[in-house]
Amino acid sequence: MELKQVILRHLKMKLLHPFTTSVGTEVDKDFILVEVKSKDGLSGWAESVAAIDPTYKEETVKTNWHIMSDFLIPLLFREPITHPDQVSQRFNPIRGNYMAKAALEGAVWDLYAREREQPLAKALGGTKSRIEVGVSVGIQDSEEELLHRIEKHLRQGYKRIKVKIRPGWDLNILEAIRKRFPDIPLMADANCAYTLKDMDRLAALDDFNLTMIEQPLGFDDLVDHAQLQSKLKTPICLDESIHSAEDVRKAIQLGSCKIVNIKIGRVGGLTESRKIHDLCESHHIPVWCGGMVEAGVGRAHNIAITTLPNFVLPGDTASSSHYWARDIIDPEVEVHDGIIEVPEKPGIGFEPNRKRIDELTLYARHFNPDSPFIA
Ligand SMILES: O=C(O)CCC(=O)c1ccccc1C(=O)O
Ligand SMILES: [Mg+2]
Repeated sequence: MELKQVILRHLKMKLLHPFTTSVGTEVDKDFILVEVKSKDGLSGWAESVAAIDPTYKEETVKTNWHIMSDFLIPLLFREPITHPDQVSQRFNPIRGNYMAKAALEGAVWDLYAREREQPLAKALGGTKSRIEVGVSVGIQDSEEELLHRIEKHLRQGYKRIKVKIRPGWDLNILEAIRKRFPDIPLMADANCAYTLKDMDRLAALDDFNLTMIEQPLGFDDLVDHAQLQSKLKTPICLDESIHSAEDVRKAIQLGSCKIVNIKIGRVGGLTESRKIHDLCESHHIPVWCGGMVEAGVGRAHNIAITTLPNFVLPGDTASSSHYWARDIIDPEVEVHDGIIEVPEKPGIGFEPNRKRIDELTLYARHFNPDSPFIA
């Protein structure tokens, strides 16, 4: 693959419903859409999951723009790429900045698959033709509103419900949910809202037959999670704490979790996601694909990685219409009875809609191999 051009676009999209977690509320989605163009005239696409503010992890739209423009894109242009696995190796001298790296690497993966006229899922070694998905329900204004939303999503057929919790919106709402829906597959995501001082409250979660509790403790912690897991029957799933297969190796060694949430952006790309998948599989640790309220291109990447065999738990990849009045891809992502049919077209299998993308673009920058880079 010889890259001719990289285009970064900053898009802003209105969410149909604000999304509230223990760290804040998202009303609009700002993100960077990456397009890489080859000399043969094909384009590969990916989204960065970095948000406008650094409340989930450190990265933001602006830090991504800087790191991509000044460091990562020049590395991409340095020499031709024969396989997308080389991209993460080439980015290795740059520390951290996982979401920025993942977005560029993902676009190269899409381009690679399109050049080979192969679905991205196949290029990654995926084996499933359909995947199961659940839905993530944010913190609501009232318990009644929460139950109403859950009921609607169950009627739509989603395979599991994930609710966001924080101190004061946890045992009370889980009790209400279990009273109304005693047997549904249910899990809770705390986004780091607790510490070991909350041990009694966290131990009480064992009463609700949850499939897992996601990231109850610190965003960079493995040690306290291990202590908590030793006291809980409910499996702990790590999200924020995991950036690499190396992190997973340490988490397994310490006993910090029994399940891993793989987000392509948080771990630096598809190549690392696959490494984590394989490591977990060899340790009989189930994985699933977490969501970052992606638009369609990011959603398509999530679908592709979820076709690997050890993605055995339903992911967060709900339908486009769950988030957006109109998504940026054609067709939009559809979910029927909690199932997505994996597209068979080349690359991500959905076409970015250039008209829609232009409407949503706040600004764009084109990079060529002879652009004036500062680094
Ligand atoms: O994509 C979705 O539907 C929501 C997924 C979600 O819960 C989430 C969204 C943004 C930031 C963090 C998280 C999380 O999983 O912790
Ligand atoms: Mg999470």
